[in-house]
Amino acid sequence: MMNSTLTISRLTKRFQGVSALSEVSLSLGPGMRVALLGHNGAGKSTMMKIILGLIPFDGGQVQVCGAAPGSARARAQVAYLPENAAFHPALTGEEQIRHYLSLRGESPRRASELLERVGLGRAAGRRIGTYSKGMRQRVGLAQALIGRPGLLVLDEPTSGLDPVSRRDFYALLDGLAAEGAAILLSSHALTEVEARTDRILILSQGRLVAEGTLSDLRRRAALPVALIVTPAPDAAAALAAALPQARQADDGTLHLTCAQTEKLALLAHIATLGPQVADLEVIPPSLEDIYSHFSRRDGQ
Ligand SMILES: Nc1ncnc2c1ncn2[C@@H]1O[C@H](COP(=O)(O)OP(=O)(O)OP(=O)(O)O)[C@@H](O)[C@H]1O
Repeated sequence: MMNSTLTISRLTKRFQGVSALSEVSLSLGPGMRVALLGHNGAGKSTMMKIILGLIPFDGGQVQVCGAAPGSARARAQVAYLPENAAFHPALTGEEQIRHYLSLRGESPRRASELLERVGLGRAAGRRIGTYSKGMRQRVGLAQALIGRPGLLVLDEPTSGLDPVSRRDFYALLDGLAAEGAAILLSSHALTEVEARTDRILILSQGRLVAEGTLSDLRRRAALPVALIVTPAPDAAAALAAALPQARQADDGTLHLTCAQTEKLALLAHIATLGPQVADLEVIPPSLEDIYSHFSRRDGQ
């Protein structure tokens, strides 16, 4: 495919007869942020290892920046951040990044600029042993940025980070994507990828069972929409009678569900109840609901 940073076509991988990936196809263009979701054992790490050229595959094709995975050309373009990036605790952030720059044949002087970029400018002179987990992940990201990679492969990059560190981390990724880097990240934190990625891929038992934007997946899953209606003071009984299908919660609100296709008709009906309604909330299916819909295991 033209202008594709990563192209995977009908990729198959078996481990001693166990099928880890079956006929997986996908493509990632420059600047795309893609989340790879799946249960434990779904095949996410296997796919990342194949993209990085660390393990061979049995069938299909993989092109990384136009080259074979693991080739010198592909390696020069791909950066990888493992889930728990480990560094020498006695080195400072600056020393560690200078070291990696020298290994890659680049000027160690770029270390400060890279650390500044990931928000570690002020901590650059401190030993990594004193860094928080979020700061260590940033050192990992600074390392991944060496050589301006076209593709970033991030294995659960935000696991163990607090909400503010997560937000900062995604803001950094947004900046990199805006500069043209394609980003493939795996995550179990569904609600955060919901807002921070362009496309979602769901792997289940080695098969790509869903792919698209969240609204694509939402439409395809066709899960029910929930509505919460708050009665006006003294109107609870009348409202409950007008909405017999609703369940009354302990706080007095009325909870309803309906198919996507019936939503507008139900809203129109509630609108006719006028002053009996104090408030109305429409809650679309969450990414968790959509994820479980697509990744149901056999027999569940
Ligand atoms: N080296 C190996 N030898 C044998 N089987 C393997 C090997 N590596 C992975 N597998 C199997 O391949 C399947 C996919 O594993 P993989 O590690 O890719 O899943 P994952 O989606 O990354 O899971 P997790 O979320 O737990 O990291 C699993 O059934 C796993 O047991």
